[in-house]
Amino acid sequence: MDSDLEYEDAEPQLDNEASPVVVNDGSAEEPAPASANSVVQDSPEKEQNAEDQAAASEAVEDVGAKKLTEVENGAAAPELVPESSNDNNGADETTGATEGIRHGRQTNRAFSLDNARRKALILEAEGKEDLDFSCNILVLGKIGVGKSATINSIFGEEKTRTDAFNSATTNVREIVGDVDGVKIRIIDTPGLRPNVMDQGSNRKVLSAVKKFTKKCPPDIVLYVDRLDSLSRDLNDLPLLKTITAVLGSSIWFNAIVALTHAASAPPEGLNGAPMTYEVLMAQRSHIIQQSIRQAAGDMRLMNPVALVENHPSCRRNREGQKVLPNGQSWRHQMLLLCYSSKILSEANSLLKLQDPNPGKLFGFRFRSPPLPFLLSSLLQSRAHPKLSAEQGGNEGDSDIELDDYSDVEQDDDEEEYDQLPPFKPLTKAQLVRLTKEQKNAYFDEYDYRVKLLQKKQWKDEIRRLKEMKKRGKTDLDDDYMYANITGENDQDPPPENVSVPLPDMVLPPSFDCDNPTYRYRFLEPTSTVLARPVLDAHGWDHDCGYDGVSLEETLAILNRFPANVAVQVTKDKKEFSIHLDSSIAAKHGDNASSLAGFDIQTVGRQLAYILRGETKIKNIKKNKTTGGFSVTFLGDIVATGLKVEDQLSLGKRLSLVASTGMMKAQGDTAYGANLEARLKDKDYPIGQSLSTLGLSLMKWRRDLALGANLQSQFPIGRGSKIAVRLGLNNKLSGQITIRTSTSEQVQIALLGLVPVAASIYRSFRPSEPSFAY
Ligand SMILES: Nc1nc2c(ncn2[C@@H]2O[C@H](COP(=O)(O)OP(=O)(O)OP(=O)(O)O)[C@@H](O)[C@H]2O)c(=O)[nH]1
Repeated sequence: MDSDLEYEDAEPQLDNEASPVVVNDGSAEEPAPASANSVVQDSPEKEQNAEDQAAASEAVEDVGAKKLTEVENGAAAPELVPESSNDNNGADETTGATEGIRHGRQTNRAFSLDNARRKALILEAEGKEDLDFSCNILVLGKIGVGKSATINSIFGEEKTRTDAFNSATTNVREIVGDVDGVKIRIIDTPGLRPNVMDQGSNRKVLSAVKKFTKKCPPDIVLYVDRLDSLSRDLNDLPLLKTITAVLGSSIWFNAIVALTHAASAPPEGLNGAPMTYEVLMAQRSHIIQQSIRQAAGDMRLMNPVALVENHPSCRRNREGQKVLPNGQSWRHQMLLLCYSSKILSEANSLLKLQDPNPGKLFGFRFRSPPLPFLLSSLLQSRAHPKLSAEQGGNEGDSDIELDDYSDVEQDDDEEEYDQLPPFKPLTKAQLVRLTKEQKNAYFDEYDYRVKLLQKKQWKDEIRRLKEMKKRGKTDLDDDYMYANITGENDQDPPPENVSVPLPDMVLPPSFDCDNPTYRYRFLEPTSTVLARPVLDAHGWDHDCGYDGVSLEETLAILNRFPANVAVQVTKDKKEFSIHLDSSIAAKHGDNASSLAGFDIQTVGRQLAYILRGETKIKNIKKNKTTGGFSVTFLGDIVATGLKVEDQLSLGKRLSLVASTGMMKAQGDTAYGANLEARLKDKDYPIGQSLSTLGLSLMKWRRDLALGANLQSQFPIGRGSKIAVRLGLNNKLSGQITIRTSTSEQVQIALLGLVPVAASIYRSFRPSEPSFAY
């Protein structure tokens, strides 16, 4: 291993996906699943951890070698006479080794226990100076699990009383002794109770433990439980949470789980047959480790597990040491684990790793702010909130965009619909009697007229809004009321806000009668707050899948400033996430508007608080320029970002949006740029065809992510539509999706049977090459 540890320069890899918008879940620990719209960032922490752990292992090899052998060989002094000499004492050696790692002096050497033992034998045979190594161990655990018995086993003599029926340890006490030349100080504690109701008394015990540990801080925490208790769920979580609440979550960073009764016959499993030893051990270890992770609130913790058997008639090896059913001497292994953990912890603090929790042992931390994720969210183009018609605004695109339709009045085909000859729709019975050509001609005429009517209605609406804008809403309303009263009303009444039922939820790809989507429909909301359940699309089969709720509200603050608040909260057994998006806008004359926003987002396991602001100015008729900034507070990290965006309309159909920006935190900077071109139907939104091409570029540290994304939807014939989506990135991975929907061609729906038929065929002929659908 090359131990040139430049922690600040850890180089996380950007893994790219084609995308105009670079998205990341922001977790520095858990990379987000890649999607067509995402650039996923590998965890810098993963690489860092591996490097740190390996580096620290080397420190242990050097420093711990001597003690490891003492433990392995009992107190017996080896007969070897050394050729080399080393006068360093333990502390100097620890410092030297760890300093060596820090300055990159370590050479490539594989860690091996044999090497360590050999080196330790030499050092011991020298025998000039003892290492003066000691270890303070705090023993915690439920009542009667074998804490005191384990302590007695460690010392090899009865140092503390055990009791099979009553609580044997009633107060916190210290037991000191010498184990194979190592000074061990153990803090024995009264047993804790797992019931929720007993947490008050646990708290008292733990407060006493806390007082004691202030005087004598433990190097290692031994959390004792029984291997043979058949608990499959997280029953002990209340107890573990109480321990965390009183002693702090750092108590778990140097904790080792000790499982007693390790030589007992495994109990019966759920199916009535006895479990195998390995299954039992894996199951118990997993449950306890998982509970500790939850209690500590750190899902990366992986506390080592040591097996213990205290029964006096436990099988022994030739050296007289108690052994487990697998033949291993558990006491040496457990002590080895304790000593190496302590040394590793010391090495860690000497290396001064960037660790917010000093002394943290089993999960080295390195937090790097997810700059690409923050930058991509800053670069997203945002529509400024508008006042709705009821709020005194002119509904829809009120501030600048209305002018985009300035040519509405000059359109030649404006009156086309009114000039059409009368048309009488045919009944079904009449339609049946038509020939195929007549039918086609009839439907062509019908579609043409529908399109012209929609166009006319849309233009009327635009004209009305422009009129309102010109004269002010109140004037218009007064005129309208006056006209009504005097009977001179020759205008259409302003269309009322038609309430539209909420669209149905996305249906799952295959039918499942348990899925609530098939059973419930949403009612139209009557209040201004729009509340909807959020479906988790990646849920389990037959799972309800609704783990979240989203709320949206549009407000007019002081009747002048339009504001939007949208919050989505998702919570399941394991995770909680919140996404709040709030903005308020203010107009400056006709050609500029500003927006201020406050967002809260779950990034990894932290909450990010984002303050942002931007101003949009319409500098020439078809061009809008936006300048914006954001300040993100993520734990103790503050990331600041800037962006510039330009929106340009080229004719009626083509629009371009280009944005560029940077995000900075802790001396680290990410740069990004997005370009989006949008080609609309001539009659958009009446005509539905729309194509979007997006390009994105993100540079962070030495990684460059480039993505391209093309989306296009267009109608074919009367009742069919095709949507194509294509994504590609600079690592040449991507995705193509083609979606066709039709209300006419049954034969297209039948194409869906092809994959089914193919998979049936494959199940009969497994040797045939397979195809991916
Ligand atoms: N067979 C077997 N029995 C054990 C083992 N460890 C402890 N025991 C027995 O379990 C009973 C309780 O052990 P203790 O050491 O008193 O348990 P404790 O956790 O210290 O109990 P409190 O101090 O009361 O909380 C005693 O009868 C021990 O002999 C083990 O590994 N195997």
